[in-house]
Amino acid sequence: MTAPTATLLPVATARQTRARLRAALRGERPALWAALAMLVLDSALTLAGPLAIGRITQAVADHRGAGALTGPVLLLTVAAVAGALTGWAATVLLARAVLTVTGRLREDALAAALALPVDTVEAGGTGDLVSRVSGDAERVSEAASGAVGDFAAAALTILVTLAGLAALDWRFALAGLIAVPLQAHTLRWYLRTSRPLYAAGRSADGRRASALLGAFTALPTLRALRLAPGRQAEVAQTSAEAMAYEFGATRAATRFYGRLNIAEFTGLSAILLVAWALVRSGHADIGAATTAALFFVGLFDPVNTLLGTFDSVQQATAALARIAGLTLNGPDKERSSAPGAVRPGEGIVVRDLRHRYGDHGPDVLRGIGLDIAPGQRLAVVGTTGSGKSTLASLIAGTRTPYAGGVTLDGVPTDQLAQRSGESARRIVLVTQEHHLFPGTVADNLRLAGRAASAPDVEAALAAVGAADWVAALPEGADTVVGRGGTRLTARQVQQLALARVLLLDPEVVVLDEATAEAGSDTARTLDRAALALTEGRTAVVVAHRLSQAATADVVVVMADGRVVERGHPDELRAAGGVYARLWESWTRGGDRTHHRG
Ligand SMILES: Nc1ncnc2c1ncn2[C@@H]1O[C@H](COP(=O)(O)OP(=O)(O)OP(=O)(O)O)[C@@H](O)[C@H]1O
Repeated sequence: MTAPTATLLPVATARQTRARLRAALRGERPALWAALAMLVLDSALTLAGPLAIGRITQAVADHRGAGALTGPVLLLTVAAVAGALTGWAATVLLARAVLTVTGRLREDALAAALALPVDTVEAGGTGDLVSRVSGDAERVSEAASGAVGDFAAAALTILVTLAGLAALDWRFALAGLIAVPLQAHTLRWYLRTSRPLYAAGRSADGRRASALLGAFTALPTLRALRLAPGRQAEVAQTSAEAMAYEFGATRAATRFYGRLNIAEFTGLSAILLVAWALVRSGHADIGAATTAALFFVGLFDPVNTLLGTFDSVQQATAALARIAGLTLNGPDKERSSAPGAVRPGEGIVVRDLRHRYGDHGPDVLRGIGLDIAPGQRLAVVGTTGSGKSTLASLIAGTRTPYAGGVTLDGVPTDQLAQRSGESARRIVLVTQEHHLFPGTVADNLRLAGRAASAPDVEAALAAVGAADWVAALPEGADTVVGRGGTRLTARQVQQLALARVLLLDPEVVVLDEATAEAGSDTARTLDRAALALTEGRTAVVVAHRLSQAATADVVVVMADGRVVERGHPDELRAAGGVYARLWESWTRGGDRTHHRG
């Protein structure tokens, strides 16, 4: 078995996992207590069977008539009916509470996954993330709906049965307890062996999912370059690792149950010996001895269930720790700027901002300082690879800086992005990577705000210059678009994305979109749409086309991860520096994308 390499998405500690579970349990405690009460009753009723059979045995031993059977048979009947009722009530109460709690855990995991910073996901691997919100969440749900109830029922049955044994004769209870040290030893051995196997197994699953997802995502390239066999080998290796852990865990479980059988044998032998001695010495009758032996045999299943559910509980705990880990934000949290005092009206402050991709990559931003006042429009220009997009994503807070920080009114923007609700939407990043979600044009816009009225949707479409073509669609804004519907052009998808942001109405918009060819109709339409979006709010625009910079309040020119010029676009043009040269070559025409390299 290959030693597992640490996954980069964090895993919660036991204490953090418990806190998460407690939070998910809110409001469900009364139902859980009621279920527990039903389980106690149910366990007590299971003792009726051995008691009745003991009485019947005694009646036969005493050569009593058939009338002696009435009592035991009545007891069996009443216990069977009552047991069915209490069992049903316990199952329903437990299921309701457990389904609610696991539902919450799943939702929280998904919300946390969607709020993860881009660089955390890139570092940890999308596959690991998918395996946490699907496989791990499934494991927790399964264990919670099966193991929790089984565990509680088994524990209570064991306690009630031991009390029953003691009520017959304390020596029966003592004989039964002989099995306990063996069982405890077996359990300790099992936990020690299987716990690391399960944790490593879940990580191996995550790596396998990562390898698979990586191969699927890169399929066209792998085919084109004939690299598929290499990736196949990687998938096969991660698969073999995951299987090796599964085998290890199964081997441990088989040995575990084998050792439990030895404990059962020892306990039952002790009970029979004690029964023989007590009956012989006249301290117990045949009926009581039969009941005691049946009580003990009745313990086999609950003991196996109790100890066996540790298995599922352990797997679920490992899975839960991985799910809870999603809310921790990992190593990036340490890097994130410390939250300072909230300073309303301060705007965006960028201080000594540095960034590198991966822990060992070169610095792509080398100490940037900027102040962007509320309502100001800042354009960022520079050659390809100078760090414009990196700066944009750090300002928007979708990435976490390697050093330094970006704050909006005193709050680090990478922390804003991880919050839910309105505060997360104070700042929005628009790139050219847009998804058209399955649904109508209006649905796609309402993703931003469910409550947006039809006139709001129309106004947003008009503002980005999309009103005409949307009106020309078969059913206007109610036309289904994207896969399975009307296909849209890249420009149209981009316009919908901009309209969506208009409905979101963020305080700050960071624009980094570069699909359009400069000078084209599309570029002009999108420039106008972007301008509409920046109207009345703070804006940072990565000017892939210099026309986007001309209307800015301030332009910063970047080169090699640094700001080399800053000022009003007209001043910079007059100053004859880098910006002026870029502007000159751009306006010479024919070479309007020159500044992008
Ligand atoms: N995800 C990434 N992983 C590793 N390196 C990256 C990543 N994204 C960008 N880089 C590198 O960081 C540097 C800055 O890239 P960035 O995209 O910020 O520049 P840019 O000025 O926006 O370029 P362009 O105009 O081509 O978009 C480049 O050297 C680039 O190769």
